[in-house]
This record gives sequence, C-alpha cells and structure tokens, in this order.
Amino acid sequence: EDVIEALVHFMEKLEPGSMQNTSNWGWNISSDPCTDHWHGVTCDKSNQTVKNIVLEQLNFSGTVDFESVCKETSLLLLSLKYNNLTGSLSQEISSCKRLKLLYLNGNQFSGNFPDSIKDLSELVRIDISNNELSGKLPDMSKDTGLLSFLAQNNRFTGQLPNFNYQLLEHFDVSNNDLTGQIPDDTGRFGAQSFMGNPQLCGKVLQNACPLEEKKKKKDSHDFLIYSGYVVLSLIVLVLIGLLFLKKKENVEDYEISSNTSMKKGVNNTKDSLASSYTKSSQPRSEFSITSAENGGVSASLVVLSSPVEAVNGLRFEDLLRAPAELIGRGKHGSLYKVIPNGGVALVVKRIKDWEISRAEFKKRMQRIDEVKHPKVLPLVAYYCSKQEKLLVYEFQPNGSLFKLLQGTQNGQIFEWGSRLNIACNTAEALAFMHKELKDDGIAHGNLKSSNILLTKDMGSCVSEYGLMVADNGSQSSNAFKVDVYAFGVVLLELLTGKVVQSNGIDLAKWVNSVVKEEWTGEVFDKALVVEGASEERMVSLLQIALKCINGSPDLRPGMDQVVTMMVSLREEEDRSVASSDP
Ligand SMILES: Nc1ncnc2c1ncn2[C@@H]1O[C@H](COP(=O)(O)OP(=O)(O)OP(=O)(O)O)[C@@H](O)[C@H]1O
Repeated sequence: EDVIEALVHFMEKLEPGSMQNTSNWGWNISSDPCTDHWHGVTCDKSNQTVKNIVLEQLNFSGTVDFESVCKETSLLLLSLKYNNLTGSLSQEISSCKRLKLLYLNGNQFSGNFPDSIKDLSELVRIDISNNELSGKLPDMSKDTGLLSFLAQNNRFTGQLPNFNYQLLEHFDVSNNDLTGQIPDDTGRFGAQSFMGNPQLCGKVLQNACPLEEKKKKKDSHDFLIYSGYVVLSLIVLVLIGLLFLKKKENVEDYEISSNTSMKKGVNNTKDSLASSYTKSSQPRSEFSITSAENGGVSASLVVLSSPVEAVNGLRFEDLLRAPAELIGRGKHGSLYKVIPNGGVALVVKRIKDWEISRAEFKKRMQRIDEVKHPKVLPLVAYYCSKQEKLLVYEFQPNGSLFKLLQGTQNGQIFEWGSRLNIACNTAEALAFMHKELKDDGIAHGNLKSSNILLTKDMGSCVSEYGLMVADNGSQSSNAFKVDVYAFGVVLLELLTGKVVQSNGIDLAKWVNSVVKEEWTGEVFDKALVVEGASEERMVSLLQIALKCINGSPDLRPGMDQVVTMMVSLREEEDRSVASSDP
C-alpha cells in the first residue's frame, strides 16, 4: 500500500498537462498498478510487482519525485523521455536499486546529474541527453555493465571522467562544456561523440590538448632554469634503473642443469653449454640458457614422437642454441617462440611456481602424451629439473580465439558458424580428454580463449592441456568441473564478443544478471545480430553456457553431456543453413 501511495504521489508531481485526460489512467490509491493495469505500467507476471514505468511524450511539466517512485524497489525500466519535466534529479535515484534502463532524455532537467547514480550497479543504459543538466559528470568507470551513456546537448562542465569504453556500445557527450583531455584511448568512439565541447581535446577531435602544449612550454622553461640539478638527478636515476634492469635480465635467463641427456641421443657436456650461453649477454626477449646450476642434479629433455617429422630429430642442443623470442608472459610462466636450425617453429613454455615432484611431472606428461585427440595440440617435448619445467609445442601461426574476439571489437568479422565450430571442437576435445584422463585426475586446468589456438588450416585446437592444476586449488574430482565452468565462460565470450581477460570483468556475473531480468537480447554480440544469426540458437547456446557456469560444481553438466547438447545445436544449425540454401 505504501508503494501504491508513493507511486500516486510520483504521478501527481509529474503534473499531467491540462490537455491530458488522466482519469482513465488508473493511477489512484484505491486500485492496483498490476491488476488494474495502470497506464504506462508493466508488471512482473510471477510476483505482481511493477517492472517498467514508461510515460513518454505525454506533456508532463512537473518534476520527478525519485524518492517516491523508487519505493517500488523492483523497478527495472523508467522512461520519461520527451516531456517538459523540470527541476533537478535527486540523489534518491539510488534507491531504485535494480534499475537497468533510465531514459530521461528530451526534458528540461537542470542541476547536477547525481553522483549516487554510481550506486546503481545494474544499470545498462542511461539516456539523459537534451536537457539542461550541468556540473560534473560522475565517474562511472567501475560500472562494468553499462552499454549506453548518452548525455549530449546539456551543459556539463569539468573534465570528462573515465568510462569503461571497451564495453560501451553507445557513448555521446557532444555539445556540452567539457574540458581537458578525452580519456578514451580505445578509439571506439569517433569525433561525433565528443564534438561541440570547445575545450575538450584529444586525437579523435584532431586538436592537440592546449593544456599539454602549455605544460610542455612550461616544462622547457623550467628545464632551462633548473637544468643542472634535473639532469644530474636524472642521470643518477637512469643509472640505477639500468643496473636494476640488468640484474633482472640475468635472473630471468633460464637456469638449466648442465648435466643433461636426451632420450634421442646427444649428451651435452657442461662446458659446451656453459661456454655457449653464459658468455652471451642477449636481450631479455632472447631465449638464453645459462649453465648456472652446479649442483650436479641430472635432468633431461624428453622428446616425444611427434607427427611433425622435423621435430622427431630435435635435439636439446638445437633447442638451446636457437634464437628465441618472448611472445607471452602469462600468470603461469613465459612463452618463447623458437626456430631450431631454422626449421619448424616451436614454442617453449617455461612454467613457474609449480610445486610438483619430478616423478609426478613426468608421469603426468607421459599420460597426456598417450591420449591424443586431433583438436588437442600435442606436446612435442618436455623438460624438468628442480628449478625448471619446460614444455615444447609446435607454433600455431594463426593466433588464438582471444585474438579473434579482440579483432571483432575493431570491426573484424567472426561469423556465427565459425564461432559454433570452435565451440563444438573445444567441447569434443575436452570431453575426450576428460574421459581418457578421468582416473588420472588430469583436467585442463587453465582453459581460456588464449589457450584455444587457430591452426594452419584455420581449424581450432586446445593447447596447454594439463599444464596446471586448476586455479582454485580444487581436488582433482572437482578439476573437471572447473574446466566445465571455464568452457562456459568461453561460450559467453563467443556469444557476447567480450573478452574476459582484457576487461577484467566478471562476464559470468554480468550475463547472469542480465538474463535473470529477461533482457537476454542485451547480451549477444551486436555483430551476430547484424549478421542475422538465429536468436533461437544463440539462446540455446547461452542456456548451455549458463548450465556450465552454475555456481555449484555438482550441478554443472559433464563435458560429455555438453557435447550432446552442442551436437544437437549444430545439427539444427546445419538443417537451417541447408534449408535456406537456394
Ligand atoms: N603453440 C602456440 N603457437 C602460437 N601461439 C601460442 C601458442 N601457445 C600459446 N600461444 C599464444 O601466446 C601467447 C602467450 O601465451 P601464454 O600461454 O604464455 O599466456 P596465457 O595463455 O595468456 O597465460 P597462461 O600463463 O595463464 O597460460 C597467447 O596469446 C597465446 O595464445
């Protein structure tokens, strides 16, 4: 009843114009907004609470009483666009805790846009354009779910705060009085999003920041005056920095036992290794190996039989001598590209901080080598000493799924059919490995889009299987379910076009919250929608993903069940493609 009273109060303050006949709108305390169908109100069918209030283009000339309307705490959508509403927007807006869509554009609101908007963590779209709002814009960079922010044609002043530009789909702050540098360095939004702010500057507007120029001039002036002291202290600092870097470089070099033997021949003497590598002072990106370990611990590079002919003859010596390039520094170690004897390109993964005995490591690698699947990148060789664990794979020239998804953010095409293929390949590969390695308790442990690689023929394969015990330190029985979760996240990346790693967002949480409120359409990658991918099948894939990311590991499906679901989805897709072919 309190809520009904508050809503009626909210309506009274909106002041419907004298031209409006509001008598049949239903907004009065003796009726119910849901059962009596108040004008502009939509309710949640399951629990009869008000979900949407849409009162657009109705000539209202009053003010918005957020304190009253937000008494309806289940409100998801408030649209009051294109009225003549005035007054300020009050801090009480933050009481509309679950608000997702806020449309206040095309009114005459003035005063600040309340800072408390930041408390609304579920907001997806904000449109406050075409008003008379002023003051500073709130910093919404932490709001990871926001897809639209439209604030053009107002009187906002001050610096443009940071936003999560990677995620935003629509952004416009043109025609205000904003000042300073544009913080968006993603280049996703063009000049039209920022223009009409005479004191705003940045690359996209093609005007260098006057502040920066001024600063440069001032700096050079100061430099002349204080140059003696500044130069001296800079030299000292640079020297210290160089010394520090030099020391770090040396530590980064591989330390491998010199008493090394290989399964396929070649014994290396300590001298030859020591002399060929300790002398070199290669840059950090070079794969340089020092013979610094003198404890006499023996270790060996085990070269596995490989389908790649050239790799079969690989000798440890070749690997050590080959120039190498650092291509990645992940959470679990560094990755180098090596081309021994100028032949086949390989990658060497150097794992750090893995508490595993040598015997256990060896057993694990041997088991992984025994189980082969065409969509799992095979291990070429491995090495294990007390300090070092190295894994060798063939280099895949076409990048990873992560890179492909990143490309879509710059407008590159990644079709639905290809996405579905990669998802199916990955599911099949994982299901196979899980089945074969169940008793050994060896799961992938680190599945993510950068570990799904594109092969020469643009197929896909899963790499780095079993290199890690799953991140949460879970027991092996659970490790398979951790893989299922990770696979679910990969599906979400394919569906949303958003990559988890670069944004640091909790994609699973975001998708869950959007889906819960029946805004499912909001999650899909716009490129897929534009391409005309079947919404029905995107929803089906989303449902599979949601099953995989279930909070309770026991309720997640096994990868074999995931494959069954995916196969029927692909069959549906194939049927539909076939029937639409002329
Ligand atoms: N065999 C390979 N061929 C070509 N590129 C590869 C290969 N293996 C990995 N990569 C790419 O090299 C980069 C670095 O890989 P790396 O495994 O070091 O990092 P990561 O997967 O981000 O982190 P983590 O240490 O958690 O595995 C990634 O972009 C990855 O896709």
